[in-house]
Amino acid sequence: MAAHPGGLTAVAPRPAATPSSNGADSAVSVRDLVRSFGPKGVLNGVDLDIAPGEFVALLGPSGCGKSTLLRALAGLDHDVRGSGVISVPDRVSVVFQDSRLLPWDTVLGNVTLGLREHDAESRARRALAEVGLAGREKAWPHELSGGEQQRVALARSLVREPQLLLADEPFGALDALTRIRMHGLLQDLVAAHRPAVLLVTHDVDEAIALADRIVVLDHGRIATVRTVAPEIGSSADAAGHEALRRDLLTALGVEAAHAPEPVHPAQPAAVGR
Ligand SMILES: Nc1ncnc2c1ncn2[C@@H]1O[C@H](COP(=O)(O)OP(=O)(O)OP(=O)(O)O)[C@@H](O)[C@H]1O
Repeated sequence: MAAHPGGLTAVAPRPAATPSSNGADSAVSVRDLVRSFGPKGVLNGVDLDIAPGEFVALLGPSGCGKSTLLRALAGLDHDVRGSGVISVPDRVSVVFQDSRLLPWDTVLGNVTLGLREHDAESRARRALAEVGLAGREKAWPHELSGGEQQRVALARSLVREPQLLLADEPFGALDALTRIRMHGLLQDLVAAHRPAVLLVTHDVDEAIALADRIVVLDHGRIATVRTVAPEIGSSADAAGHEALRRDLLTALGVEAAHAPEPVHPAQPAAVGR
């Protein structure tokens, strides 16, 4: 395996995961999930399966319940009224838009936090090298850029070898160029560790570039499901990419003419990292 200049490990493109439909072989299985805040229904019967190793992006208009669904999968919604059946693997990691690093601990301390294994430190150092931060172990979070802080958050998640990675707009606060670099990094990390992934994003192009499958939440239910062929995700099929983009924008209730121009170059993963 060749190493990228940033310390990333180059890996072969992963084969497309097979989405499961019956829940039996799923990493994630959600059945008839209902959530409401007071009288307000937010999730009105969500059904979703994610296969082991599958990358699913979750799109939907602001306030439609994407984070509510992710928090339910993360077990972070104990105080919320609702019903339904959720099955997730034992090891689940969550990454948020804000890196949520502890400001009073070093980069290494943040990554090893809560790990009890005797080799925690060496594993954390390896994870930091994987995200391109070898040599920054003793830095404090405030000494890092926003992109570097998100790299630490990814290292902290992946050092636990999650079977499911939940990511809630992890790149939403980053500038366009850093975001593209982070896409490449995430693709490499996911290819190497192969967790199932649920990525919440507002960015249709991000969803197409990263996901095996895209689901759109509307009125509290999964309203649209699209599989992303590898040649569309990589933009090798530019016409297919544009057709899927328009299709998703329509599902989101946005006319393509009013949508922002894509910030992604034709092949995001090929941009120098
Ligand atoms: N703790 C809470 N108490 C009351 N209402 C809440 C709470 N959390 C979320 N909501 C409401 O539930 C709805 C769904 O919120 P959620 O954060 O899941 O949406 P979202 O699709 O992730 O939105 P965005 O894309 O803007 O982040 C919103 O109307 C929100 O105001």
